[in-house]
Amino acid sequence: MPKTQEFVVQTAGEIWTTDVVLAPKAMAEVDAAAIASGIPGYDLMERAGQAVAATALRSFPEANRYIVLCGPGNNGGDGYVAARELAACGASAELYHVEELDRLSGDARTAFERCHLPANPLPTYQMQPGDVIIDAIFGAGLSRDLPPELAERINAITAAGLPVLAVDLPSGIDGATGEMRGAAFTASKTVTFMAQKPGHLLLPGRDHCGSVEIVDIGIPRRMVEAARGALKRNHPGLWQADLPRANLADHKYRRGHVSVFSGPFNGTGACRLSAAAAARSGAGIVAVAARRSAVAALVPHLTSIMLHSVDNELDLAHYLDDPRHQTFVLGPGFGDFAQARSFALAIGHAQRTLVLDADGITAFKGKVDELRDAFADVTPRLVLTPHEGEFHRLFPEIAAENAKGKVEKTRDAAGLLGAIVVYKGADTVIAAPDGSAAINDNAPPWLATAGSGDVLAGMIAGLIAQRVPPFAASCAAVYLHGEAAKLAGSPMTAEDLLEAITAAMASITQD
Ligand SMILES: NC(=O)C1=CN([C@@H]2O[C@H](COP(=O)(O)OP(=O)(O)OC[C@H]3O[C@@H](n4cnc5c(N)ncnc54)[C@H](O)[C@@H]3O)[C@@H](O)[C@H]2O)[C@@H](O)CC1
Ligand SMILES: [K+]
Repeated sequence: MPKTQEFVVQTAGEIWTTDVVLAPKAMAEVDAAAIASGIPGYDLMERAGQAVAATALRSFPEANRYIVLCGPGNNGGDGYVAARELAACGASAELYHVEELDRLSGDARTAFERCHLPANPLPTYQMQPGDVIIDAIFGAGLSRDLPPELAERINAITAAGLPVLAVDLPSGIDGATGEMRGAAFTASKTVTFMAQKPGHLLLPGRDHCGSVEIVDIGIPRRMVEAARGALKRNHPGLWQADLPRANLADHKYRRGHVSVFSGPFNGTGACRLSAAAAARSGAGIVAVAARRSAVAALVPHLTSIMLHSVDNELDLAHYLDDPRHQTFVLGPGFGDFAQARSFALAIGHAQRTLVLDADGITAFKGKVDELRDAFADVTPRLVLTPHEGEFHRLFPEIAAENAKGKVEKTRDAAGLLGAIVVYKGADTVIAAPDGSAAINDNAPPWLATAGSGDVLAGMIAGLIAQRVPPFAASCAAVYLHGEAAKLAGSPMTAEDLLEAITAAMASITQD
């Protein structure tokens, strides 16, 4: 089950914004730029290793022995510094290396030479209760699957239940994608440097990190900021200023109009969840557009939400004649794929905005080009909210690119379609055609419940109707959806989630 992470920035007591996410390649470029500016690389390693030792002493004071496992690169170098510091503090620290020591070079060799503790080959390590593992085997430089004997060793330590403090990343987790390369430690805590990496936020990596501490090791922050790029951790600072403010002069049409298409007579629940979510997100008017056969099923269940009969393409054309009808949700429980396609394309050709979910996504299997052409525009007017199965169905080639992680895949899909893509999951990624992307990490496990996707689609539309730009609206809705689930608690139904939207929004907009 995904654990909730806590992020702590340690920097001489100063709190730094924590939304910078750098892929390992970008981080290596920042390291190189810092070194080129005159900061010795070894000084960075010293501060990294010292921070690891300090966290080990603070977080695992009960340890009988700190067992420091060192790899052949700079991650191992951090481990040698940490072991030396722990020993200098009077703690019991033992060193084990995974590769021949003569492979060590550069700063890592210097760190090894300055650490006068004996280093033994990893296979000689005998586990004992009271051991705390400091994992400095691989960090950002992991480039392939772990060798089988190392994978076995990691699995044995995991099975023994010894606590693990990971340096930079748990060894075996790919920092760029969050994927596991053969095996990986499951850490109670991870100490990383200057910025989070995608692997701390994306699954399964996130579940292997425990709580993450981000340590300032003396690289000028302006260099980190300059490398920040278009990938962020999703948090209110990204979109809070875009959220609508309550305005006494507002009337209902100024707060926007959302139309949600209903499914057939026996499938109206999903559209009602979306419609209610749009209303709770602040849309001024919300309507359900239903086929004639479903109207009777909807009448007893709608109060403040309006009901229109839209049976076919001609009805929809009339409906689109009203310029107030600007924002649409299509897909939840919709059923009829052919009609889903023709309705979605008509909305696109009429220059309206659409949140396409569930059946609406599946309906375009093999027909992505039609969707892209209908919504082609300078600013995106289409938001797609696929879960993993729907993503594979619509973008089979992108999904099959195993070397790419969820962020790249979502970005590729957004670029291909010219749309905002919200690739759902416990690690939802939101991406825009211009490359902007955010990784969301606040969803509690119980959010994976029936109807929760319908609620999200409605929330996105509700915010877009209030003129929140689609990328910001999608990031905000995904985050608020997670916050609402946390407020609703577990067990939770989609109705409970709806109820909690108001409080979730209030917690963000009150200041
Ligand atoms: N100046 C810097 O660049 C700094 C780097 N730091 C540390 O350095 C780390 C990155 O160092 P490196 O780039 O040397 O990378 P790593 O130390 O993560 O690993 C690279 C080494 O592991 C080998 N390797 C990769 N995957 C393997 C696999 N599956 N099986 C066996 N061997 C494998 C590579 O051939 C290479 O020798 C960071 O994670 C961080 O801990 C910190 O010391 C701060 C400063
Ligand atoms: K590590």
